[in-house]
Order: sequence, then C-alpha cells, then structure tokens
Amino acid sequence: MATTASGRQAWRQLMRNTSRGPASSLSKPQPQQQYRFAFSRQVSSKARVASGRAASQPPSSIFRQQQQQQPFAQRSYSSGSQGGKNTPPRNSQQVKFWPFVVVIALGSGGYVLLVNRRKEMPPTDTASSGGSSTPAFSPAEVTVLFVLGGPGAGKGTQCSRLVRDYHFKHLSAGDLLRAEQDRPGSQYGQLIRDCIKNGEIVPMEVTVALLENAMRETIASTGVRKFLIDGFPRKMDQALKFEEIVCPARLVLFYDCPEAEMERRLLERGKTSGRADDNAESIRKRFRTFVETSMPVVDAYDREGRVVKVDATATPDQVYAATVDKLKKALGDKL
Ligand SMILES: Nc1ncnc2c1ncn2[C@@H]1O[C@H](COP(=O)(O)OP(=O)(O)O)[C@@H](O)[C@H]1O
Ligand SMILES: O=c1ccn([C@@H]2O[C@H](COP(=O)(O)OP(=O)(O)O)[C@@H](O)[C@H]2O)c(=O)[nH]1
Repeated sequence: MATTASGRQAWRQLMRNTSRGPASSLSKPQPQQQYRFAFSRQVSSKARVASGRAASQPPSSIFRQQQQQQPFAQRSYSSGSQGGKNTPPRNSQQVKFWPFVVVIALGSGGYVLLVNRRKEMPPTDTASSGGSSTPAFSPAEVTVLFVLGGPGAGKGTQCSRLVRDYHFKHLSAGDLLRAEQDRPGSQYGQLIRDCIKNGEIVPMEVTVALLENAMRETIASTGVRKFLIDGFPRKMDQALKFEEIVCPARLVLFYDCPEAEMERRLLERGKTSGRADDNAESIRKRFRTFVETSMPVVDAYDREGRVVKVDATATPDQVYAATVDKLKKALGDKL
C-alpha cells in the first residue's frame, strides 16, 4: 500500500485525538473518511519496501480502462458538434471567451491556494526523519516486554505474578480493546467487537494508540516505567509500528503450550469469563490466526535473539518459577 500524505495526516489526527482524551481510550470520534484513511496506511519500513514494488507497477486495470475510454468519449462529443444535415452552421461571433477566462482564473487561484496550504502542512514522517520516526519512549528509560503465546497459554496468569513481585505495569492489549469496545461513543466499538468474536486482529492503529496512551498515563500517574505488554504484537505490522513510534521492546516472553491444553483451559475459562470469544467456534478461529499471523512475529523476534521461551504446560507455580529464572538471566537488574 502506498504511504500517502493524507494517510500520514490521518494517522497524526488519530494520535492527536487519542492523546488528548482520557487515558487508554480513543476519545474523539472521527469522520468515517479519516478512519478509512488511517487504516489504509502502512507505515512500517518493511511494508514500505514491500509496497515499493506495487507502486512501480502499471496503473490498475480500472485506471487503464479509463485511459483507453477517453478517446471514445472525445469522439462521441465531437461527433455531435460536427453536426448532421440539420445542424446550423456555427457562427464564430457567437463564441464567447469570458467563460474560458473565468475558468482559467479560478484554476490558477485554486492552484495557488493549494500550494500555500501544502507549505503550511507539518513535515511528513519520511520527510522529517528519512523514513523512520523517533519512538516516544527511549528503551534506556522504559522497559517493554512483549508477552506472547497462544490464546489460553497463561499469559495473563503469569503477568499478574510478575506485577506482584517485580512491579511491572501489566497492559493487556485484549483488555484495552475490550474497554474501548464498551466505551460509550467509541467509533471503533463495533469493529473491535467483530474482530474479537472472529478471532481476527484489530487494525494496528487502534491498538498501538491505546497502548501508547496507557503507557503515558501510567508513567504520569505512577512513575512506573516497566511494562508487560500482554497479547501484543500479534501481527508483524503491529510490532514494527510499535517499535518505530512507541518504544523498542527489550524482549519477547513467549509461553509455549499445545493447542489441546489451551483449548481445555479456554473452555474452562469460558464458564465464568463472560468473554464473547471463549467458545469453541471463536477458539478455533483464534488458533488459526495465532498460527498463521502471530507465530511469524515470535519467529522474527527469535531470529533476532530476543525471545525468552517458557514451557507453559506445567502448573502456574512451576511456569512462574521458570519465567523468573529465565528473565533474571536475560534482564539482570532490569527485572
Ligand atoms: N499453567 C496453567 N495450568 C493450568 N491452567 C492455567 C495455567 N495458566 C493459566 N491457566 C488457566 O487457563 C486459563 C487461561 O489463562 P490466561 O492467563 O487467561 O491465558 P491467556 O492470557 O494466555 O489467554 C485461565 O482460566 C487460567 O486460570
Ligand atoms: O493486539 C491485539 C490483541 C488482541 N486483539 C484481539 O483481542 C482478542 C483477545 O485477545 P486477548 O489477548 O485478550 O486474549 P487471548 O486470545 O490471548 O486469550 C484477540 O483474539 C484479537 O481479536 C487484537 O486484535 N490485537
């Protein structure tokens, strides 16, 4: 997808609106048009590389069709003016020039206005920083651990314990999305509801904005600067975007659990969780999304040596002991 100036603007608009509103929420409903722009924008550097190929390809077949149709359209116009037998001869004195003058004047005025407006626009991401923006938080001051694993692997269970013993702030992407979904007046409520029910991933702009807001709010209100970001990133674009504009992650804590065990846990959790996606059908879809879309993210971090993998099949206490042991080795005094 091409990175358009209007797309970048829409992203900025989204971020401005979200950072103004109450923490952890996307506060200001926006016009539908901007919303679509925001989602069409792919800003990650990898996405840009990928889209470069598409951009250099010839115009779409629809565009080509329009180009080809133009001569026909012109012919049909001219055939009318050439006139049939009954067409009176054209009197050159009847031709009026003032409409042309008005059109040219309006066109020139519009162009000048456009140029001046363009000058007032803030520089785009790529123009200002050669293709990448500075993250909001420096990894020297803020520690971010992504906590990943299949649905029901035990991410939330382990995060609660780490919060208790090591004073992390636990930010569950799923919880933030569910809160936004239920927030009266949220423009994204229905979209989030549909994605969660179908085990699909909510467009990254929404989730990244919610997480950034929650981090800002946490730092401002508690001073805590260590974050467990649970259930995120589930897709490569989220990972790239978050690390580009929010904060590079220190590592990924990955809970490895077989599907049969995760399914058993989720069906058990579903008896009391009240979650719309803790049912057999949604669980199946979530597993598929996890394998097809989220595991490649874990694999990518693994190739960079940034994954701490923990076997999640044992009891919660045993899994926690293994977690602490491995995190101490990986983080030292940052734990
Ligand atoms: N190690 C474990 N063994 C058995 N059940 C577990 C274990 N860890 C978590 N659970 C249970 O499994 C369910 C899913 O755990 P949860 O932490 O909510 O998973 P996730 O956040 O990965 O979706 C919960 O009901 C939880 O109590
Ligand atoms: O970054 C995220 C995190 C979660 N979700 C959605 O929220 C659902 C529930 O995620 P959560 O982490 O709460 O639960 P889990 O599936 O790990 O049990 C997922 O299936 C997705 O539909 C999402 O779209 N983006």
